[in-house]
Amino acid sequence: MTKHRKATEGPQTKSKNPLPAGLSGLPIVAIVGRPNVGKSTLFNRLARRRIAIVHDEPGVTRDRHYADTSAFGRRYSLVDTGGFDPEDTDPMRAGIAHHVKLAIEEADVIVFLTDATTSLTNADKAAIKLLRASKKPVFFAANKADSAKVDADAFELYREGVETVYPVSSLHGRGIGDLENAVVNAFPIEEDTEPFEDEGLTRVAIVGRPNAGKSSLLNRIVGEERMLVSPEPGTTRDAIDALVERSDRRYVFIDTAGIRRKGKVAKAESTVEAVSVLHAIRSIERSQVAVLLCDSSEGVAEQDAKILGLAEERARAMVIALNKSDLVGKKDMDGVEERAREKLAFAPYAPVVRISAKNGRGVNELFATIDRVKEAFTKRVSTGELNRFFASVLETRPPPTSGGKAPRLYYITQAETAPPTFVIITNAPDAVHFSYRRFVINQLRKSFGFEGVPVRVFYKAKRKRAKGEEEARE
Ligand SMILES: Nc1nc2c(ncn2[C@@H]2O[C@H](COP(=O)(O)OP(=O)(O)OP(=O)(O)O)[C@@H](O)[C@H]2O)c(=O)[nH]1
Ligand SMILES: Nc1nc2c(ncn2[C@@H]2O[C@H](COP(=O)(O)OP(=O)(O)OP(=O)(O)O)[C@@H](O)[C@H]2O)c(=O)[nH]1
Repeated sequence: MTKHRKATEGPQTKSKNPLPAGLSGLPIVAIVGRPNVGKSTLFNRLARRRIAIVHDEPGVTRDRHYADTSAFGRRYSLVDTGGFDPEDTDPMRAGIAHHVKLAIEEADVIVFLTDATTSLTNADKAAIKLLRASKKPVFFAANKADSAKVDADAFELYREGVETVYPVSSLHGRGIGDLENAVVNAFPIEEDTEPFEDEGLTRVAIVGRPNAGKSSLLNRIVGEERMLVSPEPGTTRDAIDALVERSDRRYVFIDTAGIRRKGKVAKAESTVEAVSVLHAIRSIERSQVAVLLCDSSEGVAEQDAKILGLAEERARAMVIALNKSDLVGKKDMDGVEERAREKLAFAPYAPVVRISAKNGRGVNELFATIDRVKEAFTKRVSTGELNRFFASVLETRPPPTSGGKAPRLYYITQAETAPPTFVIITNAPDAVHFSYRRFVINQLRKSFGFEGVPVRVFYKAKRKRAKGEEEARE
């Protein structure tokens, strides 16, 4: 077990606000299938939630869904690649083959879903052929097998050469455990390696919407000849990372292949978006610093917020880079930045840098900013310093009473770095009001900085003394 993975096992696991998984990448599981076979229902079942709209009309899953979930103690990122758009008349894009290829390229494990209550279509058969030829682990699940009676129909898949069929009922949960078990057992073996052993190394993910300028920026930063590419050990993915040395510092730009791999898939709007989010998920997972690259000439949009949100959820250090500043006048850039701040208001602490991948302006500042947020990400505040700070916070604003009693806050420690995680010991964790929690985080930022970094504070009850134990001094 690595140091970072332990972050999920500490006192904070009991919190309603659990830490993300370890900083090494979560395996990605993609669900693929024709419209209406029940992909959303399966997604919700595996993600253990019920928020996606489930509908009888084919093609309802317009938006893609992403969720981190787990089964049998293994965590993974689940992706519903969505049905293909039946209204799309371009046979290349409308074909299921296209989505299947996408999943084969981007996911670690694929679940191909069919509807056991209807015969296999030609599209199903074409997809099965493709999937069987791929090297990725694929599980064939026949959905809507609500009872054993339907299983016989599910076995139609065997005629297509499928080795194992999982009859499942996403609606009722039948057969889901077997499927989950097979899926998590197909994950690459977790290597007991420390991804950030090299303290001097900064792992950076450049993420953003299609056309934001990610490959232009990489080419500027990396430069073909100085690029040392190495497949990351311990991943089965074809992730190619680029090692960059700059003013005595070393950076790894993560999964540059994912950015450079262009034109391989036909560019249906929805698919391009899916690729960008998939790429973002998998590279953020392996990063310390996520750089959200935005197109200033287009303005910051909902999709940018979604991508930055992925980094925020995973508690990575963040930088917002407004690219193509050369296309926008200085005065207009002020407006672009202002609107970016509004759209990305959930991360007001993330620094904004204006750059141009085309002419190189701002790239030095981008590096300086990456250095600063990385430092904040891994910063450790001494317990002495923390508690002097804490005493003054308590003095200026003690926690408000809740139900007639004020919770007592005893002391604070920094439990983890990367991301900075603090634990406050109290007699009544539940009595600490939300607004007070936010106040404490803001005060921590005020005193110690943490630019670009989500700060986590957990409230933990004082441990009850066992019989005969000396009263612990606090
Ligand atoms: N009987 C039965 N019905 C199911 C099951 N799973 C899904 N359904 C139904 O099948 C229909 C389609 O389910 P969805 O989950 O929306 O299908 P989808 O594949 O996401 O569809 P698109 O959004 O069109 O891509 C809904 O009416 C579901 O209630 C199941 O296990 N058994
Ligand atoms: N004027 C200007 N154009 C830029 C800049 N950065 C990128 N571009 C252009 O924007 C377009 C998209 O750039 P890419 O680097 O291919 O963008 P990307 O984010 O890698 O795109 P995807 O591969 O689709 O995700 C290209 O035509 C670039 O030449 C910039 O700073 N200024």
